[in-house]
Formats: sequence, structure tokens, C-alpha cells
Amino acid sequence: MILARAVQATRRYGDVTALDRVDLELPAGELVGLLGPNGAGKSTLLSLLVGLRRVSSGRVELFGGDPRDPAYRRQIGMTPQETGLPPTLRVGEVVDFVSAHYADPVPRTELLGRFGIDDLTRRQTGGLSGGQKRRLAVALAFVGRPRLVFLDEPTTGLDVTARRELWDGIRQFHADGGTVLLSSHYLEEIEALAHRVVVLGQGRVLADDTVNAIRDLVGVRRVSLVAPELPALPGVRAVERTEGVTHLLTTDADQLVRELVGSGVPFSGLEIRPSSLEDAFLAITEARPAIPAQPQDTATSAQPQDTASAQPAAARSEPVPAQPADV
Ligand SMILES: Nc1ncnc2c1ncn2[C@@H]1O[C@H](COP(=O)(O)OP(=O)(O)OP(=O)(O)O)[C@@H](O)[C@H]1O
Repeated sequence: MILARAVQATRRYGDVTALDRVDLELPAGELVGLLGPNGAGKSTLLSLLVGLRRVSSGRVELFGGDPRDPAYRRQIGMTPQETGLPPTLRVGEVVDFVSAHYADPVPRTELLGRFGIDDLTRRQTGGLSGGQKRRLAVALAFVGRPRLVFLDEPTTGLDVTARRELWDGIRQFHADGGTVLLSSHYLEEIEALAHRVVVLGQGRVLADDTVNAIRDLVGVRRVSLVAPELPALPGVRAVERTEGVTHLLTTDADQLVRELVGSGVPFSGLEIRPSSLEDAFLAITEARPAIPAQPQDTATSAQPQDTASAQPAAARSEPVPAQPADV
């Protein structure tokens, strides 16, 4: 059963085409990662699917109906990229306030316990740390026992422990049969949580497959070495330099190493590793014309995008439940 669907969904803001004929199906029980660089259209797609914005053309469906119909929206939970919590209310009061919109809400202590913040019940939200606020905002998406949850970069600003606690909460919901669409810049997050990944770039779906399939599709290898200077090498998709180590991304590591040795340049510490999802993502979004593997062209020194440190876009909406607020 398909819980949410986009069919040739296009959304324009004036001259900007934020989403360009996007097709997406979200079957019941799946946990899907939505991956893409800044401005790829992730938040826009989520906002269409939850009925906060209207398509310019094409259509979106939620439970087979119009996402702008409150009857359908009541069955979803959402955490937008940024949320505004009333600063003088206590955490427990905020949960009670949101719970009051639902017939059978998750009890307060159970909900906060799932996300590791049950000790904060009596704290005013204005005094919470950024990470504590973020966990509360995500917890609120689950209060109404939704069938489907949309999370827009849920772990932005969280430390490692908080992130893992939040992942556990999301995993538990999914293990209980829940469906999730989650956007993230954190590639490790998609790898850790999602079974399927949809890669968006410039408003288009670049890939929609399992994490493993996407790795296979691009077949990128990371060749790392220490060398004072490197000549232009064929087949290099991108170059990164960190702490004296040069990392070359390539789809043909064997050929690259042959070229490297043949060039006579001194090097040490050679390592070849399979691609992480980050490498795959980089290859899809930055070097798309060359995928799948095609004749190698000359070396590039394109700097990869640092997706993990990307800044979130401006706040656009409030926590659930919200009335359609189209612009
Ligand atoms: N309200 C708006 N008015 C005008 N342009 C907008 C608006 N919202 C988004 N855009 C533009 O639409 C494009 C897609 O933005 P969107 O926020 O959906 O991307 P994103 O993938 O969520 O990015 P990020 O990872 O930075 O949050 C961008 O070019 C953005 O500037």
C-alpha cells in the first residue's frame, strides 16, 4: 500500500524551480532517506507531501487523498527543519498541548523516554539546549501515533550520543510498522537508518534505490595516499585533501594506481577503500554525466561538497499539527 505519492510534482518559487517533475512512492512500512545538497528541494518535497505547500503542476497524494485535507494530515507526524517552541511552557506542557489534538496520544513519559528526554518534563523549553529542543521537536512528531512520519534533517545540531538516542526512537517506530521519510545531510544517518535512499539534486530525482545499489551504480573507490604533489591523473572524479592525506575518488582504482606508479611520483600510505555513501552521493550529484561508468576523461580537481557541515535553510513552519500555510 502506498501511503504517500508524488507524481511529476513540480514546485516553482517565482523563477526558481525547486522541484522538477518528481516521482516518488512511499509504501507502508518503509524507512526512506532523502539525500541531497543544499537547495536540492528536499524540504520543498516534504512540504508538498504534508500539505503545507501546493504543487505548481503534477500532483501529490497522502493516503490516496489530498494532503491538504486535515483528515489525512491527522495520520501523519512531521518535524520541520526548524521549529518554534513556546519558551515559557514546560516540556510536559508542550507535549500535553500537542497530545490534545489526538484521540489516542502516546503517554507523555513513554514518548519522552523513547527519545531520551524524559528527565526534562518539568523544564521550560526556553532553557533547553539546542539539542534538547531538537529531540523534543522530533518526539512531538510521534505523539499522535502517526502511520507516517516526515522528518526534515532531524539530527541537525545533535551530538553523537543524542543522535544515536534519536535514531533509536526512529528505529523503534519503524520496527513497530511505522513509515518514515527522513531528509538528511548526514550520510552516515541515511546508511544507519534507511533501507532505501532517494537522491535529489537541483530539484530532480537522481537516484531511487537501496543504499547498496547506489554504491554499485556509481562504483566509486577512494584512493588515499600521501604525496607532495600529484600530476593530473585520468579517471579522477574528485580530489580531497585532509591533514596531509590526498583522497582521490575514482571508478577505476586499478588503473589509477597503475598510472600513479607509472608517473614516477613518490608517494606513501596507499589505501584503497570502497565508496561510502558520501562518495556515491558526491559522484551522483557532482559528476552525474559520467555515471554509470563511461570513458574516463582528464583529471579534475573539483572540490567535493561538505554536506555534513551544511547549514540548514530558514525556518518555514511550526510543529504539528499545523493548518495548511501555503505561499
Ligand atoms: N519560500 C521560498 N521562496 C523562494 N525560494 C525558495 C523558497 N523555499 C525554497 N526556495 C528555493 O527552492 C530551492 C529548494 O529549496 P529547499 O529548501 O527545498 O532545498 P533543500 O534540499 O531542503 O535544501 P537544504 O538542504 O539547504 O535545506 C532552493 O533554491 C531554495 O532557495
